[in-house]
Amino acid sequence: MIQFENVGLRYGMGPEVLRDMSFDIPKHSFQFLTGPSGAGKTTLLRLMLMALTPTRGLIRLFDRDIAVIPHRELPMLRRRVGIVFQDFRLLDHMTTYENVALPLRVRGKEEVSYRNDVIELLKWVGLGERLHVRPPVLSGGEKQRAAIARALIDQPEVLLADEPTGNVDPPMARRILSLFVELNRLGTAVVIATHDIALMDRYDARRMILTDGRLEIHE
Ligand SMILES: Nc1ncnc2c1ncn2[C@@H]1O[C@H](COP(=O)(O)OP(=O)(O)OP(=O)(O)O)[C@@H](O)[C@H]1O
Repeated sequence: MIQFENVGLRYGMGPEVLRDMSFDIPKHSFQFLTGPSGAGKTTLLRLMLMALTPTRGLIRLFDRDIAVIPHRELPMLRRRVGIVFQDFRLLDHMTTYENVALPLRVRGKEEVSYRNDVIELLKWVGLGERLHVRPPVLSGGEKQRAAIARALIDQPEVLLADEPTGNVDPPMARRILSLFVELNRLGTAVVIATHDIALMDRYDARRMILTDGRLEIHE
């Protein structure tokens, strides 16, 4: 689903932040991406999302070499990837409901076709009472759950989540994780970047560990 072959990345003229990355994110798989702060987790997720171009090596997304994908096809491919950003990136002038519905609206879907799905999903992440408020009045954990709902609403084939439990207490972190596990059971491949060792220890999942720009994988 996502393949890296000898990928390296440097920002500008700086040192190589990631070196010799070779790995595969298989269909339906579930993995944690971990490593110390500054190890390159966000950078690696941005490469997977095609938000960054590698300095060297080959990246394939859905069996396509990303270096030669025509520009006009990028939005369609990106739509198959759900992403939860570390800083949420919700739109402050829209309600929670509108933020989550946005990917579907952008695709030209009629509201009657998705209204119930959006409400159901928001209830599922515990935001059933917060549908009509705007992000500035949501707590950090609520924003995080709204961002997760937005990433899930279009049923992505792969979900990339950057510290999705960074702003919530341990019970909510476990709830969010069980949401990802359920999503994975339904077929979505999941990659979760996290520092939270206690949370990872609760799951017998693959671990991708970044240290000093190199990757080690524990199956
Ligand atoms: N836009 C940028 N320009 C230059 N250097 C950058 C840029 N973004 C990240 N870096 C550097 O790349 C390295 C990896 O950063 P990255 O944010 O990917 O790490 P991380 O593992 O996600 O960290 P954290 O756990 O703190 O979020 C760091 O040394 C960082 O300073």
